[in-house]
Amino acid sequence: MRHIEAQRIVVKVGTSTLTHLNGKLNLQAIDQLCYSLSGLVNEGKEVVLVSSGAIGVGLGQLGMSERPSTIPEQQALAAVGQTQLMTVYQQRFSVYGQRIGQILLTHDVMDYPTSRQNVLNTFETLLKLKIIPIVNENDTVAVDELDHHTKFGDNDQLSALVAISIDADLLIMLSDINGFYDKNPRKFDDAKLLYTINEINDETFDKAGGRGTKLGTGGMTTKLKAAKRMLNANKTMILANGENPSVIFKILNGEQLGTLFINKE
Ligand SMILES: Nc1ncnc2c1ncn2[C@@H]1O[C@H](COP(=O)(O)OP(=O)(O)O)[C@@H](O)[C@H]1O
Ligand SMILES: N[C@@H](CCC(=O)OP(=O)(O)O)C(=O)O
Repeated sequence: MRHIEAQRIVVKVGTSTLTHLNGKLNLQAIDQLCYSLSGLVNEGKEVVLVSSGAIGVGLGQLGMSERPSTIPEQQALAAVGQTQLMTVYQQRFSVYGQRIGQILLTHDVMDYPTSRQNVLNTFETLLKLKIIPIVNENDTVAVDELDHHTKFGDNDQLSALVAISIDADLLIMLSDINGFYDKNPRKFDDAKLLYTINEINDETFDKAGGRGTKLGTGGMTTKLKAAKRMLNANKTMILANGENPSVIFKILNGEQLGTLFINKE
């Protein structure tokens, strides 16, 4: 058993958890996620959800099977998908009597002290009101140009940044895989799950491969970058399979699931 004491928790879900391979919403996973997070709030915990899926859901909405190559097309898809995603969250959370609020972020907002403080004030106020903030990158405005970097690039690192900024006790990252393996398990049958990681160095990054599905973005590399940020801030992260998001209860009950990233005492 692992002892995990966490009052303020950030949960990150990837596109691969929220959508089926055919582009349709994975309603079972979304429902279980909403049920689990509402349950945690009822237990008195403070919960923030970082949810990907805008582009993936937009693709499904418009009946497209491939992510388009141009930025404006991707941004248009995100605009469509984000509203659909929030509509579904609103519906499912309301079944459990849980209120939600949307926070869309860009890098510059978190870099600039005044806007950063405004965002943090919003988080604190929502959490005090027992509302779950649902965070995504503001994909329709985020760009990555020579002199204008507003993009986080991936929600794995965004979730770590949020967890650190609001001083969360734990980041639970839900993906389409049981945790971090010593090599990419989609390629190697003998890959072994690593239960605990205390340090992330070049050797650790060498074990990480790319994304699993065509809708995921960063693969294991961005999850390790997120974990490294967390360890540098002396914070804890767990990477686990989000196939059944109620796994969150098991994790918090101390069951040894997924990979725990934690600094040595
Ligand atoms: N060492 C590794 N351990 C686990 N998964 C790995 C590893 N290397 C590469 N991967 C891939 O990373 C994928 C998860 O990342 P990604 O597809 O971006 O998911 P998400 O949508 O949840 O962010 C896994 O499905 C797997 O194919
Ligand atoms: N902001 C993007 C998410 C990008 C992203 O990091 O996706 P994922 O690898 O599925 O967590 C979207 O909502 O589509």
